[in-house]
Amino acid sequence: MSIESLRAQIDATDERILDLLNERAKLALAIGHAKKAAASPDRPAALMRDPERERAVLERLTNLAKGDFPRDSVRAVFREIMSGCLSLEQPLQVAFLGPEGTFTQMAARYLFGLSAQYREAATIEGVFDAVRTGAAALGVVAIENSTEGSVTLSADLLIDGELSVREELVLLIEHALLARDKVAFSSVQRVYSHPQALAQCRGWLTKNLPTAQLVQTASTTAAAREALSDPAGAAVASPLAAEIHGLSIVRERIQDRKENATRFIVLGREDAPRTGNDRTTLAFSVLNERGALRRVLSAFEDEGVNLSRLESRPSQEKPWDYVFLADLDGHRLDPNVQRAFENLRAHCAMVKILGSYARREAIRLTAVP
Ligand SMILES: O=C(O)C(=O)C[C@]1(C(=O)O)C=C[C@@H](O)C=C1
Repeated sequence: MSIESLRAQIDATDERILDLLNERAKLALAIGHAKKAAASPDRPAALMRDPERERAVLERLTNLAKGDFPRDSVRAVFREIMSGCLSLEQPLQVAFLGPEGTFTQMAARYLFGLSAQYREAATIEGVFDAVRTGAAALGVVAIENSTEGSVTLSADLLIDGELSVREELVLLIEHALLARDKVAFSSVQRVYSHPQALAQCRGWLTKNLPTAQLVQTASTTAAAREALSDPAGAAVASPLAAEIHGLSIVRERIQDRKENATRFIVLGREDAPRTGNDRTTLAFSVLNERGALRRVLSAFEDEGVNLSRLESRPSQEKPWDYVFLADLDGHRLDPNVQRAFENLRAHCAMVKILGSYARREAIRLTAVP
């Protein structure tokens, strides 16, 4: 068959897809109206978005994807379809820690698609403030990195604030070497990046660019900007930064530890319903007496609740007082978790549940979302 006639068939197929998209948009709009009608003053339809439904739709369709169309692309396409459908009714406002091109933006785009309205915040406090004041419905910040540990500012603002963790996303972070053109290594004299990104690629840089000067920048995005104006410069940043700044990817996956993951959380004004495979984040402070922490840990153990993370943060109220930040497997509405909390309260000066949300596996982004 000729290319012309194959293209004619593609055109006809595209038109059918478009018709189906319009049909789908009408259905999504009808759901939006039904949600508005069901809203009450104490439960405003602030979040028309239903992350659990989106997740179920994406999971169902990627499992169904057995044809020639790539599975990852099925997810990406339907992510955008839902993002577009949602924006018809009420564009979702999402705050994220900028600048553009950072891994946080990649996480946000993966979760919410291109039709969400993104508000770039200059600081982690800015993200929390945007959600607290209602300027954004949701906010995305990093909470921990598998190499560097906790993002302490996010942890402290979460402990002391009134926002909840609504979702999590663990991204396997991959760094790339970016430059203005696909330059030869020998012509790179300076490599720009954020100190953490440089540290995560130190071995690779020493081996492949032993004579290049390493120049620290405030963010990987700032590094990309430097590389753009320096013909003998390159940046360590995400592939997304290459797209945003019009840089070429000289080499992908240059981080020394292949399993370098960052965990992001989505902040909201309420947490998520139970799915059966959930995680709960909480803060507590123990009484200053012998065995207090052990009794707290027993409260979880007695109910068969697994703690997946426990770290202590200095209390904001009194020097040398500590608050523990913990993640546990289960939802705050699970009966054993509820019993563990009751027990916990008997042994703690303070217990604060910071949100229950669906657990997610770590993912590697194979394409810029
Ligand atoms: O099912 C819903 O609740 C919808 O609003 C429809 C829809 C979709 O496009 O499939 C859109 C937004 C929601 O976040 C989830 C799903």
